[in-house]
Amino acid sequence: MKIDFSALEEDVVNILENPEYDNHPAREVLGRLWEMNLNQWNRVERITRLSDSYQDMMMQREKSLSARFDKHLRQLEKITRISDHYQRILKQMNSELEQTALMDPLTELPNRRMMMKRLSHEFEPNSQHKVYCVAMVDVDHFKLINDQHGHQIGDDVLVALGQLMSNIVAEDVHIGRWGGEEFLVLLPGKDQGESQSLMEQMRIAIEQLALNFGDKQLTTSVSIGISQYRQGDTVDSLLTRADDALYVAKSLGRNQISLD
Ligand SMILES: Nc1nc2c(ncn2[C@@H]2O[C@H](COP(=O)(O)OP(=O)(O)OP(=O)(O)O)[C@@H](O)[C@H]2O)c(=O)[nH]1
Repeated sequence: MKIDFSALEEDVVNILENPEYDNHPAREVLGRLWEMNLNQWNRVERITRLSDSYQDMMMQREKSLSARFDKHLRQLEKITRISDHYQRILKQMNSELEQTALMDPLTELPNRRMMMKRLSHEFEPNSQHKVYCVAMVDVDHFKLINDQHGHQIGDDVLVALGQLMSNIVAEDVHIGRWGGEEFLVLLPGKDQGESQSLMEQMRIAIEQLALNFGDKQLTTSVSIGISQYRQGDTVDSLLTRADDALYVAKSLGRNQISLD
């Protein structure tokens, strides 16, 4: 059965306030029960208030914790984005730096370091080429070009020769600037005969090249020393023999090829 507490309370209050029951023996007991009931309700209310404010406090705490967590998450995302961005820039700068370190800035050909790397690679045990030649190309009387026409024109001649040589060779032949007025040509898979005919083609093209600088026109030539890989060769010994052959070509009158 459902108890109607409001009606019950109203009944009790009516009895307690009615002077008719003032001397009734049950009135005092009812009065004390009523007092106890009120105290109980006060306690329940206090506990409820406490519990409500505790819940509020916990919710506030949760809210502020979650706001702080979100803020930290956003900061972390921002830092990650910045770090990713810097890593990309750093990677790009590294690869540009690597490129620069391996390229000759004047002719934009591979530099000596890069050519040494490529040549050393051919000396590794897993290299596929059974035959291999290198050619050392040196511009004849280059000092005279500098002396007569100036250093800038000397530079332009080196650039033009580098371009001409690169245009003549196929992709598997590598041309690099060895230093000063010297170029190195790596001829993988080519024997001395094949290398000689390719380098002869190059020598003739250079000899026939008319270089125009304003009203000045000049021609030049190159001397070339070729060496072919021999059993037991090292990078150094192969290059030294190409250098020796170049020296012979120079001493025989320049603008020619010598083999070793
Ligand atoms: N313009 C210019 N000149 C350079 C560069 N590198 C080296 N040289 C010059 O190249 C010249 C080389 O002179 P030499 O070694 O006497 O050679 P050469 O005059 O070609 O004589 P042979 O090789 O014997 O025919 C020097 O005058 C160097 O200053 C460069 O990057 N630019």
